[in-house]
Amino acid sequence: MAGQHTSAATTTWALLNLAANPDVANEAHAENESKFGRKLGAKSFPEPSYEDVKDFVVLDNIVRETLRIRPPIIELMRKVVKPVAIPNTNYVIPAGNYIIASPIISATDEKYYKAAEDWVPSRWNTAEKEDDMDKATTDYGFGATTTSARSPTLPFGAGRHRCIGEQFAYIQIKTILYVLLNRFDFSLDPKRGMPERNYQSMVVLPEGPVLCRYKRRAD
Ligand code: HEM
Repeated sequence: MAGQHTSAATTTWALLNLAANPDVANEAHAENESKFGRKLGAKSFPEPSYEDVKDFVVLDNIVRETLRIRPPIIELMRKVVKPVAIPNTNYVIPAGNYIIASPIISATDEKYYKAAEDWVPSRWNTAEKEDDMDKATTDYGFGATTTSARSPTLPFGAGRHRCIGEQFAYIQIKTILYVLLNRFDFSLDPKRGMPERNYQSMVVLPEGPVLCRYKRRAD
């Protein structure tokens, strides 16, 4: 399941948020137009190169922000191999137990992000990204990934077993969004609005069925 359901869930949440925020979709269009030097329409958009996709800043922010408030995986499990003392308490977790970390708590905490529950991709343009504490990177042969556990946002986990697919996921999801956004304008069904989260599946999906309207863009 690694790399399928997680990427599909992230793409779905990104599209739903774009449908609810057409101004952000317009920012992506403006970036494409300035990059390719012309207005892009349903049929007339170029196939982007790998470098082009890496350079799409607005799409990058959209994926990053979607992963902040709608990380597909909200529980990271670890087996305790040595007793772990909880800082500033008398508690010690004995070896042999399992612990679960849920970074969505810090990722949606006002202590770290203003309007923390709101989907605001442009927040990643500002100093908040520069202040990101998760700077240490390691390359296990799949592209450099951050491994530190100190960032408040950890949609790909942390440490030795953190996700190896981050770079691939960004390229894949940004490419899908690029194609869909150029072909269609999306909007939410006003009667239903943004769906709630369904916590009953391992990967957190929208509570369905979800109605999202799409209209072919002009050329
Ligand atoms: C948005 C997309 C994705 C998200 C949010 C995601 C998230 C995660 C998370 C939270 C973990 C567990 C990390 C931990 O326990 O610290 C994980 C593990 C893993 N992911 Fe992903 N993932 C994504 C896409 C991918 C892709 C595209 C691939 C492969 C092409 C992939 C391959 C893996 C593998 C192999 C592991 C297990 C690593 C290990 O245990 O050493 N993931 N992922």
